[in-house]
Amino acid sequence: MLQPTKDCRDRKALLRFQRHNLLSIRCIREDEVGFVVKKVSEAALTQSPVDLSKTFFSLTASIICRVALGQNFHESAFFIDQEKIEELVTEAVDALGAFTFSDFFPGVLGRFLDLLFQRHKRINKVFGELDAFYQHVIGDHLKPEGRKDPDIVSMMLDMIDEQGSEDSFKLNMNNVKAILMDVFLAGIDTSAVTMIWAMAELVNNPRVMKKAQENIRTTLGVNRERITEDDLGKVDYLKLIIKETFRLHPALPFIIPRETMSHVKIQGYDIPAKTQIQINVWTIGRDPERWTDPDDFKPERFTDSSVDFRGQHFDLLPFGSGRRMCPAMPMGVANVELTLMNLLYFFDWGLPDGMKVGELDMEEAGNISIVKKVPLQLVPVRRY
Ligand code: HEM
Repeated sequence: MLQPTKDCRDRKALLRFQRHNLLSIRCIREDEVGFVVKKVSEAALTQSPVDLSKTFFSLTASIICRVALGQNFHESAFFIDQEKIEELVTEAVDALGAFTFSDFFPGVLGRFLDLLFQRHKRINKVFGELDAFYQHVIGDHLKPEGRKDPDIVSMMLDMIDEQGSEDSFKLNMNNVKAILMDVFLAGIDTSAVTMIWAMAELVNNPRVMKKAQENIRTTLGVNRERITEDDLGKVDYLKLIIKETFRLHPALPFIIPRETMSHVKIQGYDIPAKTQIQINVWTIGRDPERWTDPDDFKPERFTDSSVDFRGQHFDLLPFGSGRRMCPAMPMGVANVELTLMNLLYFFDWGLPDGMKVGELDMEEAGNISIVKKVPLQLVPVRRY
């Protein structure tokens, strides 16, 4: 059975896909965000609350299923439905973040205790189901006519077909499954979680919400029918809002653990070789020694600031840093920016059930990624 791997060959294949298929990802994303606008417009007709937590998870799952598998759930049925895929991904992320003894007692003792208390039972079960899912998808792509769309699976199978016997780097079926595992586990909830927190902070901070909407509507002009990727990057205030959301709500509070290759001394502390290092970007983002009023949502703090999230400023690391930083940062940022721009241009947003500003429950939950514990329900009013 496939275990999660972190092989740099997987990473190279993903980067190759990113460079060559940005255009097709753009069409998919515009299409899927268009479906969300349509669905929210229907709710606006009856002034019904929309579960934005669910909406954003389904949106990012749809984008990933189309980009990775070529599967469009709006057009055709599949052997597994989209909700089941979302359920498997959520369970896998939870199981990966659950307590194991070997995290604290590396070596034989930890492994023995995990075996004794069956700590890996849950993870093995869900990874087994995901493995069967990937196997089925690969099988479909190997059939004649199975590779008509330029999706990630087709691209990797083409790479396998093209490789020669002399090539030093060879992709195999386990690499294909490992990349799918990476894309599904890292690509769905990270963008969704960021959008949920951004909308929650905006509705909790009406001044920022109003300024954002005015900025977007003035910049893009009135009565537009569609907001597309040509509009990305045009609204400076939205960029500040996204940065501020990354600071207060990094999707992954701890980036992927690192291991020291040799003895190092940091601020007077001796760290021996082969020590696992956990980097808590959530705490760094709220550190009062680095940020003024760290708990307040103030996008203006980034006006005229050179601090950004591309891994060079260690005060703000929502995508990590260095060789293992997120390889899909442009895709993640575009998902968030395009969706927020559409939702803030076309709709005004209110709290449901007579709830007042400041009463929204902002409690966090989760282990690997931090989600909003209570789903975000908001009432839309269509503006254009
Ligand atoms: C706003 C959206 C996103 C955020 C905040 C985010 C954040 C992160 C972070 C913090 C890491 C760990 C980096 C490190 O330890 O230095 C990571 C890794 C990764 N992300 Fe993203 N990500 C996002 C979107 C995506 C998307 C859309 C995909 C795929 C389509 C993706 C694929 C990956 C992969 C494959 C890795 C593992 C890289 C490795 O192990 O070398 N991410 N991401």
